[in-house]
Amino acid sequence: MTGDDSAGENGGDDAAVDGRDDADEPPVVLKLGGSLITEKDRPETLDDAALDAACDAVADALAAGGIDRLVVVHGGGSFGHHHASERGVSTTDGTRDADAVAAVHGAMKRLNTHVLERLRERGVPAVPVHPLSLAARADGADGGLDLPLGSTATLLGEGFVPVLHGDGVATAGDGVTVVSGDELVVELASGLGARRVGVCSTVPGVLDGDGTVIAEIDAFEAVADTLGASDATDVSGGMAAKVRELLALDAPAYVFGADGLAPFLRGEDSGTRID
Ligand SMILES: Nc1ncnc2c1ncn2[C@@H]1O[C@H](COP(=O)(O)OP(=O)(O)OP(=O)(O)O)[C@@H](O)[C@H]1O
Ligand SMILES: C=C(C)CCOP(=O)(O)O
Repeated sequence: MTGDDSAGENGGDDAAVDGRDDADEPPVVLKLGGSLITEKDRPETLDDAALDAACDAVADALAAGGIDRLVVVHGGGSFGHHHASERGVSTTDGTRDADAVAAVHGAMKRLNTHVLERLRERGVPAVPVHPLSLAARADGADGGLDLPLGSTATLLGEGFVPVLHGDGVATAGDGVTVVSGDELVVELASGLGARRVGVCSTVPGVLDGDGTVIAEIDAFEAVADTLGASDATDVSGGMAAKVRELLALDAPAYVFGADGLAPFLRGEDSGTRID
């Protein structure tokens, strides 16, 4: 995975981890949006071409040696969101029905298994980290997210690529709510001291009112109207929340589409820079 011990040499089932000597290298955190890697309108359906292209880009970047440590997060797309909405579970509405929790978590684990397999096929030493088993909202659905990072940090130190995903999360007073991949990205980036953060989705960046990609955002007020003006309320709220949270990070963050993934992983500016 480093320049000398390329993950690209570890093909097929032989994805392996080499000795590490860069214990303090800050990681790159990358989110693969659920709307990118799945067909959002068809329950539990992958977008095979998009997922393959994204995994190719990750494998190529690790093999090229520009990134020593990488954490991947993926969203729910037509896996988690489908089951969550069927059961009435969201980031704010919890459930105490164990079958509902199993349905949402099970779907996310199936998607996670697909992502892991495709990364490992390309020699990326990807391993799962399931947030339901780790995280909590100890102060209820309106409170913050507590995400212990010991396992992710240790896996990184041992040369793995941890792959987390949107999931169910234990929530005091509300049973189990949904934790989004975006929330996980923010916790991981701040807790691990990420050097760069990338959010890869179906849009080429944060768009202004004319549909043009905004090159750089350094204050929420400057784009609040644009984000608020987007058509679907929940989705525009999602992009607004993404931007607001990414602005709060120390590390530069980028929002980009499929074509922006390879440039981002090469260390170039890509899509919209949020800093
Ligand atoms: N100003 C904006 N610029 C760009 N996208 C916007 C804007 N306002 C709203 N959006 C919407 O935000 C979406 C991207 O965020 P969304 O959270 O839906 O994607 P994702 O992270 O790929 O999916 P998932 O939540 O399943 O992981 C775009 O598809 C677009 O419809
Ligand atoms: C719906 C579930 C379980 C995951 C949501 O994660 P997101 O797609 O990143 O918002």
